[in-house]
Amino acid sequence: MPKRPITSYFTAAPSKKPKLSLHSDLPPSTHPSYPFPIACLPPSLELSSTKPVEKDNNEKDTNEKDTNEKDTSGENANEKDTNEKVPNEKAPNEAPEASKTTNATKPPTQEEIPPTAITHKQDLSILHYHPFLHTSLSKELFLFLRKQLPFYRVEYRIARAGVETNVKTPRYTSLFGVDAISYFHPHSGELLDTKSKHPVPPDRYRCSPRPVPQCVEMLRQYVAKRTGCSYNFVLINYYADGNDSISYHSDDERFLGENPAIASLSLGSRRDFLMKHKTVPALTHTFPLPSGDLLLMRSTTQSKWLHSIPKRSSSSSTAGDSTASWAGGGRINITFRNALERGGTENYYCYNIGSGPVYRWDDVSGKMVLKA
Ligand SMILES: O=C(O)CCC(=O)C(=O)O
Ligand SMILES: [Fe+2]
Repeated sequence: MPKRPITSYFTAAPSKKPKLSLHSDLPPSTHPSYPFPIACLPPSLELSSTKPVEKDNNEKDTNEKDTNEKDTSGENANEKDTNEKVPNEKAPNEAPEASKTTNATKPPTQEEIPPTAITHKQDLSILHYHPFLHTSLSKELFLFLRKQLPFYRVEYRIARAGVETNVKTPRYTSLFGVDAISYFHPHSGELLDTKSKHPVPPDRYRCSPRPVPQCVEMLRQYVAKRTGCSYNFVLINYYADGNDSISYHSDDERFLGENPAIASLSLGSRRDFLMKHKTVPALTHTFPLPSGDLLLMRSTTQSKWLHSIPKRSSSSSTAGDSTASWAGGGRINITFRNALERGGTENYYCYNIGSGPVYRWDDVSGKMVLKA
């Protein structure tokens, strides 16, 4: 099918809200573990891009901390001096990539913008791709994924100080993938053992692992290529508004191996990503992440630091954020991880899918609704 420009997918409707065409020539991805078929990426969302990155004048340069924010730590002082641009820096296990140069007379494409290395704070090693996807692509992807993916509002019980407590996850979550000891047959979707290539024993997992659907798989492959790391899990968070959050934690589970590389892509409304050192309280760092940014967390970032997305007030939520009009305060975060052991699969499906009902985005009411 010939490529169509993004604009051809919008009708000249009287409504100011653009309507995204979900048309793709490919049939939707299906699997017995999916609650409904998941559409394939429309051609307008082709990820690899030669399009120059547009500069949105309404948006502040979010590489720097919002000056309205209280900064008691002095954490961002001299960041411009200490953060380096690292064209073609190699992450662990990274495949060699052709070197790219930026033509000074032409705005760079998203693939030509080198990430910034945040390595000047003790035990912290992050590559910040600002942006990873250009704004219009991140917008289309946000609208597409919010509409097409199944989401959950997981509740679980844990013992806190010896008392059984019910925890309600304060955001929507979704998940695809399986750990390294198993894989899905690319055509039948059957779960196979990595070593023997035979079907996995039925008691290997208590959950039903889900293969990555085409629309997310395209993204997984693209992120793997640009970050030089491999990932077998895709975890998706949807923060509906400033009330949704994730509290301080680190993704340092044993099943991810030592010093895991985790890529984290932001789509939609800007939210602050807060970090603090586990044992040196004065050490903190804040990324105000706009749509299209990606953080590649590496080395001791998980073992030594915590991160969170705090709740925020609705007034602070839209200030200076031009995505507010199309994201309506919503934000999708996608993390790409590599789990080495069976325990990763059990853990991730338990906490990101759970056993509750499925939600799906509804364009009419403009919110997630329970699927009957
Ligand atoms: O939403 C984010 O940027 C962070 C999500 C996160 O930390 C996680 O899912 O483990
Ligand atoms: Fe995390």
